[in-house]
Amino acid sequence: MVAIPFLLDSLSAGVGFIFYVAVCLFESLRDDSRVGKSERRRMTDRSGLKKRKSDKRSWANTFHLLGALAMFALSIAHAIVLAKSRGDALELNADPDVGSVLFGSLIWLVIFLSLIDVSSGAGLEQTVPFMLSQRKGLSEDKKNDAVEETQPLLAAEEGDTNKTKDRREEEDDDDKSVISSLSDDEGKPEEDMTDAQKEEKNQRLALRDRPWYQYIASFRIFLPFVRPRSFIQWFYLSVMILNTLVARAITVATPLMLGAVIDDLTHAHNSKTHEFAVWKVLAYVALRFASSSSGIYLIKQTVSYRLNIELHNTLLTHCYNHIMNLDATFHMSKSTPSTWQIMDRGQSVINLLQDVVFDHLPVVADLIIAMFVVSKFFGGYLCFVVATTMILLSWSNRITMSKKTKMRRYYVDLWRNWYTHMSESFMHWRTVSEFDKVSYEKKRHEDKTRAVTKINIQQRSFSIYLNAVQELVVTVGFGFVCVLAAMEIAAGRLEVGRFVVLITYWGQIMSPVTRLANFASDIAEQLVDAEKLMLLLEKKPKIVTPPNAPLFQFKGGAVKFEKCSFSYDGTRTVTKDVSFTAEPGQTIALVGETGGGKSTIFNLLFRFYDPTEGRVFVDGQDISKVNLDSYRTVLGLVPQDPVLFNSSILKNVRYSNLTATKDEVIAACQAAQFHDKVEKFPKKYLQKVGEMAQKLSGGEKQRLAIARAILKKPGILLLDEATSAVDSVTESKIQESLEQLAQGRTTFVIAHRLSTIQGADKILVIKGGEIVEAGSHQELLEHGNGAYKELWEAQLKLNAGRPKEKKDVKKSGAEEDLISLEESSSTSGQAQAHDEQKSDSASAKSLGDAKVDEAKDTRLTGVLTPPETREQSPKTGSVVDDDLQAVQKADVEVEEEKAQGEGDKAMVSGNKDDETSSTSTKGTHKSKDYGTL
Ligand SMILES: Nc1ncnc2c1ncn2[C@@H]1O[C@H](COP(=O)(O)OP(=O)(O)OP(=O)(O)O)[C@@H](O)[C@H]1O
Repeated sequence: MVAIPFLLDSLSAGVGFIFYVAVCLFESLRDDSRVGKSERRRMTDRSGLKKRKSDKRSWANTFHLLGALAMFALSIAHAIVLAKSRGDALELNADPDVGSVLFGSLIWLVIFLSLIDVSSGAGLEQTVPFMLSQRKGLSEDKKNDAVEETQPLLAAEEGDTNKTKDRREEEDDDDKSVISSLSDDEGKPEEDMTDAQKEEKNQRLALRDRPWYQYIASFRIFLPFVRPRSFIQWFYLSVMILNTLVARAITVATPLMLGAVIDDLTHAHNSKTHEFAVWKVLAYVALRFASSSSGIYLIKQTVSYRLNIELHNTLLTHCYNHIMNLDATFHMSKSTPSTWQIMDRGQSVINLLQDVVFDHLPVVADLIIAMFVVSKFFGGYLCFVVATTMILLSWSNRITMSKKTKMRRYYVDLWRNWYTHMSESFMHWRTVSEFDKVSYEKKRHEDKTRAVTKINIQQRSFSIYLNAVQELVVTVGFGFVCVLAAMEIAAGRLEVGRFVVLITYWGQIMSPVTRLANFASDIAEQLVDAEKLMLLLEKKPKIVTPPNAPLFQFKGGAVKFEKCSFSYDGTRTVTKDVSFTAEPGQTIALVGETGGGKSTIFNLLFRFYDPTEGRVFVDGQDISKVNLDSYRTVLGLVPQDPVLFNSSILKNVRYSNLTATKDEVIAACQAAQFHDKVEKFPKKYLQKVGEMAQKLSGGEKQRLAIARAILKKPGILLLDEATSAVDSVTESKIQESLEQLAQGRTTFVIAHRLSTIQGADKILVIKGGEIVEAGSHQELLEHGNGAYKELWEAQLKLNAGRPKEKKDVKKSGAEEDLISLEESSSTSGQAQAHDEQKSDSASAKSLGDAKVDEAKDTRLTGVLTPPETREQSPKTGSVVDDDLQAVQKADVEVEEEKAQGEGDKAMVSGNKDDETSSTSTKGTHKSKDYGTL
């Protein structure tokens, strides 16, 4: 009999340990990347809700699991046999030998539990082989990553026979592209991704692939935002810490005081005097009061709320500043609703850190204290039952964390999909309606809502069932504790009061443990929510002002591009070896095929991007080496499609110069031929422009943008099809203002209508990202290699052809003819031009259409004849100048005639000033004519 405990002792201690180490080593040597692989595979199952074949338990793992279970059983058996051999097995102050064997068995229990769910993340058991494999096989892992991650993350598992393959792929791609963590491209195959997207995806997956301790450590990026920064924040924090400490003391003291009261009352009841200590009862009541929500929790809640708001504000401000500092690559690739969501949801990290510090850690402290008290007052066996129950509950918490994290990720992705769809449908309601897709969008919304609801129900169900299991564990443990305590009291080894203390402690230990299960689920959710914000905050802007960079010194605006090449996505070179110079005050025009790279040159000049090769100098200073803000103040852009804030016209114009007075704003608007329009709005300059400036026509937006540029008085002016959306009459008026604005300023003009830039000092013809020709209008026509001439002739032919076609549909009236005139000279901004024309020519449409048509056709027929068929103008020596002047004259005369016919003075701006200005335009547009055809 003596040999049995010895045998069991040896087995459970020595042999067991050796067995465990051997299996660990064997596991790590046998498959050095087992954990890494299975983790990565699980990442591809983005929902985490389905088990894959690859996640099946290996035979070694099963062996390991059963081994740990056997060792646990062996240890328990050993303790029982040992206790029996030592006498009374139920004595609470257990034999130290029995105690050590009993508590030693808990190690095996922990190992066993950590092996039960192989897919619940790297636990103690998996961490050892994982770390070994990390050292050995980093390079191999990378290879595996590359292979495995090229697979789409949402592989279509169920075939839908009703859909064609293409259609299904399209729809899958749509969903995948929206369901993502940070970018819109998680679901794309890698070959379709840009370098930046690949990098971002890899970062995201790498984050999820980190072992839990590294994963948690990644959140340290948020630590600076939970650090108090002001006196008041320090004060709040101190109160919170003090409060937490006092709460712990109350938690320990309350059951002990209750026990003391009960013991006292029992004695009083049994004694003759029936005296008892009233202070003890009052002290117990005071402790209960202190721990209630009118006591210290009131202070805690009041202070924590304020601290929480302060920290939230700090983080929000930091996020805003960080996002605003990010470069164009980020802003061009992100959808705005998605960035909002990331910022909004990521704020939960503040709650997380506060919860952990002031709720979860104190709960753990409570547990440790309670364990200590239980073992002191009730002995080892009860402590063992409590410890076992806690281990089981902690294990269920770990499972909860793991499952909930996956569910939450999936939920967040689906929610994001739903949210993006909803906000886009609202924002693009007009497009949806124009294509009669309201019911289609409703159906999509319904599907997405259903998907979100489904995962929501799954999450809730999981929580409910898990709570039920936890309650069961707690109740079984409670049963053991009660029986053991009752036996001790019956044996006369314990006071009755101790039983009450035990029950109270049990509640006090277990309610935090069960609360920890909910915390685990909250933590999982908050971590997932904060993941994306963390990645966002880890992003570094690529376009930055170098440290100690000097301020930009403006010296006239000499611009030099030196062999600049650039690619947006790292794969397709958009600008190749571009070199040119612009002297101060010169006008440089960029013309060429659409998509050729003209706007990209503007982007490089603005330093939205840095060239991948080459450099840009302005006034002899490398723009990548000077202070960016000081440099951008000298640039003024009039974009093709200006973006306005949903604010008043006054504020929008003033945006370029915040210190400008209202008179200066009005003067700028007058110069941009916008003032008369504004005066017609009900609230004039205080009129709001609406979301995405929907209340303004394309032409009005452009005029507002011109007014902005005029108000800014930039050193270098960039005009990107600045007047493409305004009618000819207005354009001719704006031209004069632009001309004045361009005087003495280096001006860059992008134009599709070549006639608008014929007065430029230098014309750069861009093709496929390269400058294929450069020179003045005359030089290019007479001595160029043909690229410009080809463009010019093509436009003249187009101009000559269109009006004739339109003749056949003359019934559409003056409006159509005006539009056709615009279309003939512009391939872009057509829709906006249409809007503009529509509003400006509303009265023309109703009156005197036939007269106007006739007048216009007569003039155009003579004007738009190809150059080779006509004689050169003796005045200019250029066919093209004659064309231009004739076309412009035709336009202005048409408008004048139209105004006469209608008597509508508003349409042609009816006032004499305008007429004078348009007449003067005719004479002046030759030199710098980038606003007029
Ligand atoms: N943010 C971006 N990311 C990726 N590619 C871009 C981006 N902006 C433009 N491109 C691509 O770069 C090329 C050049 O575009 P760019 O806007 O410079 O042409 P463009 O000559 O100004 O055209 P257009 O005359 O039609 O305005 C195009 O093929 C376009 O698709």
